Amino acid sequence: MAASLGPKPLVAVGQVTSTPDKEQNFSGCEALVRAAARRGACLVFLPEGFDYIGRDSAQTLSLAESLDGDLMARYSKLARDCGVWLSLGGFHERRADWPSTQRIYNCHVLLDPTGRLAAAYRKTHLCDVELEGRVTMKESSFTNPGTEIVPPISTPAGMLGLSICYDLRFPEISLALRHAGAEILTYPSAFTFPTGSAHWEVLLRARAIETQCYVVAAAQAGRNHESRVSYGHTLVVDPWGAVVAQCSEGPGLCYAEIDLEYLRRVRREIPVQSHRRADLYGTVGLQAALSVP
Ligand SMILES: O=C(O)CNC(=O)[C@H](CS)NC(=O)CCC(=O)C(=O)O
Repeated sequence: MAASLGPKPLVAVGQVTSTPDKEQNFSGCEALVRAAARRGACLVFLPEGFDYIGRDSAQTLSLAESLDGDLMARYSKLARDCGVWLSLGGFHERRADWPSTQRIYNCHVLLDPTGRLAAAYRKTHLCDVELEGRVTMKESSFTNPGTEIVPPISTPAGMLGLSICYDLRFPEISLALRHAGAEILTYPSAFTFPTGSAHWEVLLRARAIETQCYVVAAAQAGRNHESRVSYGHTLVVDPWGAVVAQCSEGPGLCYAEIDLEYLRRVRREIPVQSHRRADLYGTVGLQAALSVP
């Protein structure tokens, strides 16, 4: 097939340590995107909270912008300057309901190389979790849940399905995206240390094996502020479940080639999609609120 003749598309995955300082965060992310573009990546991924990680929910709310604000304008120009697609996972977004709800959305923004908004997915599973004496997260106290799954978007690397962080724990959304044609699933994240060390890689590899998709997971890493440390371990998994790229500690990039011929072979060899027993447990994901191409 023609697709196998050309060079395989290269994607870059960024790991950052966002702080409450938006200016400093933008400079760091900009440097990563420019470096990735110089290496020839067509699509660059940044993690949840790439814009900032606030010290508390009051600060998180006060720093939020809308999609037509200054920060997105700068990222749009960056995408255009570099000629790359940008997956910006977890932008703290103020929408029209801000005055009435005083809550934001956790928005995964996809920009195309002209800087246009190709898609926006708003996190549907909010992270309300309490590990006694270790971690307390109550995302729903400052965030409104998204109301829809976004159909996969065609990019030069493949059909890209958007999720965010805690969504990773729900195989239903990954199956829904797979049914809708996804070839790459992406989970920009800011995992905690205790949950990350126990669950992160296992969940990402499971999602890749179950869906036979590439899984790309850009992560926050290290100390975001006085009272918060993120797990890191940015990685890429192939459709067989192998970790094919990984970041080490601290800010940086890792790269992976996306081989859709290989993906098709894995799907041919183990055709799980056609072995499902919908008669026994329903068709998880098939009735999902998105259009199947
Ligand atoms: O709040 C922000 O500014 C950015 N968003 C986050 O950090 C979110 C919500 S608190 N974190 C997670 O979902 C962690 C999930 C996790 O660690 C797990 O599922 O184990």
